[in-house]
Amino acid sequence: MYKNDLFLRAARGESVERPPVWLMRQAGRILPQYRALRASLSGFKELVSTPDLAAEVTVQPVDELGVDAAIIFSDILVIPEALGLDYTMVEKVGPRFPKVIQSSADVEALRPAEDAPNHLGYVYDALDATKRRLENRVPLIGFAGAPWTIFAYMVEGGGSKTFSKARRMLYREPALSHRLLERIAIASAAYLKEKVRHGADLIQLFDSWAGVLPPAHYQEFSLRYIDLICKELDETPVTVFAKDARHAIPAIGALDCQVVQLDWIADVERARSEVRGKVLQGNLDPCQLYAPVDQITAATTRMLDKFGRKHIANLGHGVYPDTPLDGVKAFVNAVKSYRYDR
Ligand SMILES: Cc1c2[nH]c(c1CCC(=O)O)Cc1[nH]c(c(CCC(=O)O)c1C)Cc1[nH]c(c(CCC(=O)O)c1C)Cc1[nH]c(c(C)c1CCC(=O)O)C2
Repeated sequence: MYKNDLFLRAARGESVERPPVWLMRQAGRILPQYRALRASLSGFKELVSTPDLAAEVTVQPVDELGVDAAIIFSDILVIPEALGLDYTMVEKVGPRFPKVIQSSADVEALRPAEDAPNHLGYVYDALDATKRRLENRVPLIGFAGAPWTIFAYMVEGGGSKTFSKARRMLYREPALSHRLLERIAIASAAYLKEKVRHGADLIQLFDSWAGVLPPAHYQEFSLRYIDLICKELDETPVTVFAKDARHAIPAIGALDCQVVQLDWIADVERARSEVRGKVLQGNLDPCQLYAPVDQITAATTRMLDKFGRKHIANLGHGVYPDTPLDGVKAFVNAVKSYRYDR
């Protein structure tokens, strides 16, 4: 079905000749084509909500870098927006929610979970347009934030070092917290199923703020809802990324998911022993790509040796926007010239 299906074969745990490679945040400011298009627009949200432009940007890294998968250009924050909580993307600051969730009345005022996915037609249109432009060259990844990370933005109102307002709610209003998390999870599962119907081949769940929760809270307020989404997506492979939550790796390994993404702090050998039979994705330090090209090549090869088979090459978090393009290409090319049977 695809001219290059290495990524999907590897995600299914099949034997492949080399690991596939892509980068989280590959569609973005590292590419001059992206910066040029972005500069001609009113802002990030215009790009996200215009299907043809989102598709163009999604395909740019496939053309420019030769990665083995595309990831749909969008954002995790489209879910709170579809639930009725608008955000603005402030240049050099990040997302801001003018209204936040503080009470039971705020939760009840949101759109019903079942209705939210109907407000995301522009994402499905972007997937359709991307599939046309890709012409079956590589598979397409769909994604969403994990419910806890979305909850954190909806309660906190933006980024935060501690997410103390969001965590406070878990202690003060556990039942209300569960109601909101459940609403996010049900909306996200329906949204992701629709993405699959529009051609997403694999779904990645980003739990970017997993690391602020103590283990017991992670179990109760995050994993439970990731599990719900994985079960809803039964036939589709899922990748779970719980950033900065190394305690959670064994539990994620036990979920109904196929791939576990590791951050750059995670120890590969330890993760291997904790996650049996699953595919691991990651985990080069994004800052490694600021090094000279020969060092990037050597470090990438060392990483691939360490992971061995059942691995999808990636960074340990999204590529930083000011990473030199030559560094990104050195990483991709080092993976593409690697062979397991050397
Ligand atoms: C936490 C989170 C967000 N968004 C996302 C996460 C989870 C991954 C992670 O932990 O980084 C996920 C995301 N956001 C974006 C993608 C696109 C696909 C890809 O290439 O990976 C993906 C997968 C585009 C984007 N999302 C955003 C940009 C930059 C906007 C611009 O071009 O001006 C892009 C390309 C904006 C965004 N979106 C978000 C923040 C905090 C910011 C501001 C910080 C920043 O600028 O990077 C929320």
